[in-house]
Amino acid sequence: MTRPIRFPSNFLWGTATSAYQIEGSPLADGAGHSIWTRFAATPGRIANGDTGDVACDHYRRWRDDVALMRQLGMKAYRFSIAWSRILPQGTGAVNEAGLAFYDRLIDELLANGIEPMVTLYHWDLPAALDDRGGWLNPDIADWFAAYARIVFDRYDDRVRHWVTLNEPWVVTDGGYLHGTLAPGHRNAYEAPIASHNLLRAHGAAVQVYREIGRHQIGLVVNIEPKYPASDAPEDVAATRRADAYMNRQYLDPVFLGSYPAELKEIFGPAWPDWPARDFDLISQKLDFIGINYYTRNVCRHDGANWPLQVAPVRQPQATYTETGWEVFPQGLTDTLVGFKRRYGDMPVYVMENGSAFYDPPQAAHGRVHDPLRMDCLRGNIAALAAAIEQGVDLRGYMVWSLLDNLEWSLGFAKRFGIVHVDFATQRRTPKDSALLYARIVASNGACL
Ligand SMILES: N#[N+]C[C@@H]1[C@@H](O)[C@H](O)[C@@H](O)[C@@H]2O[C@H]12
Repeated sequence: MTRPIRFPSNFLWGTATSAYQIEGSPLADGAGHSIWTRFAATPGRIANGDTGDVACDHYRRWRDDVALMRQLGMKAYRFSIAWSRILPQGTGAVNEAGLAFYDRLIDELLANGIEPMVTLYHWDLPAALDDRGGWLNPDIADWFAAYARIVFDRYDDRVRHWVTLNEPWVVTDGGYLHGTLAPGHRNAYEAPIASHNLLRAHGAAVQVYREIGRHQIGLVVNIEPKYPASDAPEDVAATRRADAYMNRQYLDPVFLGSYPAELKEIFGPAWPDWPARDFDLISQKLDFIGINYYTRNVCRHDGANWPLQVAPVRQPQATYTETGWEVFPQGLTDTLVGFKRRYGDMPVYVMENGSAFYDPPQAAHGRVHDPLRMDCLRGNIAALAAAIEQGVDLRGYMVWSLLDNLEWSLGFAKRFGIVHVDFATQRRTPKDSALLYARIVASNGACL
């Protein structure tokens, strides 16, 4: 790119986290169990027996962590509210101590000039609701809407960007199809039902927001662009199935009012006939879309690979992260431009983007050198600029993640943070990537 990179003057540069991954103290002050406190307590579910019982101890260190964001010059901070801190049983009695914790966090962020961006649901369903069927029970749309109403009432005077759900695809694929995430089900008949109810709940929460909200609300989806390994018809068809299952399964019903036809092909008899009224609920108008981008996938047909019949093709010359993801910044540009082409022009935030690499032990002078993460960051920022140049209405970018944290079933070993966390001492140390990001933010994207 020859011309200097140009970002809008009010571009929201920030970082992202989620409650169960960083807070710790999941049952403190009246909070209830979630499906993740249960999952973590089940032997073998999380690597190395790691749990979110302490995590980054953010529930107690929140003020210092906000000071760290201020020190880095962050403009925004995306975090999630733990439903079971607010409603320990998922419905019914409200836990004032839980509401008060997020009051303090939001007020501290605002006092430090940092815009809070709040996610209502980042995977930690109250366990009591899972006992009532969880995302398989159609009533969950009402349960989620009631929770949303409580949170909107409490914080909408200070929070101007709301997200209903984080990555419904991961909730479904990990939690109900492959069983790798809480609640750990492996059932092709359950997965479409959970996915559909997630989208119904999203729509119900947006309806509530339109009644009482004053600002903006959106959905966050993970998008992984799919590229055929060859122009052979079976590879092209496999790529189309993969894109429909992971990407269009969520964006099409929300923005186009129907599911991609490929899903019936993929799930066969496990794919229900959904009532038309559900799509009126699901396709509530949004103020923005949030996109999480990490990598792309090069696809080939593989008849043995249930249920998609797709296999990934590794790219021999590419760099891969510790989570096995190809570093491919062009995919971020393609994703953002592709969204605009298929769904139209609307405000877009990249709500997560980052990389896990093994970080060497801290150097003697307390620095953490992470050149590979820095290279990823530079490449992805340049990819954002390319998307803006192609007319994408990009409003902000959140690095995943502020802190090294609990990478769900992978435990603490996979470090995505731009700030190193010594989990034995809870000491935070900004990595070289954090110092680079601080320069990028201070120069509004000019300094790469
Ligand atoms: N894996 N990985 C890193 C990151 C995960 O830590 C977030 O919680 C998810 O929203 C999304 O999957 C992305």
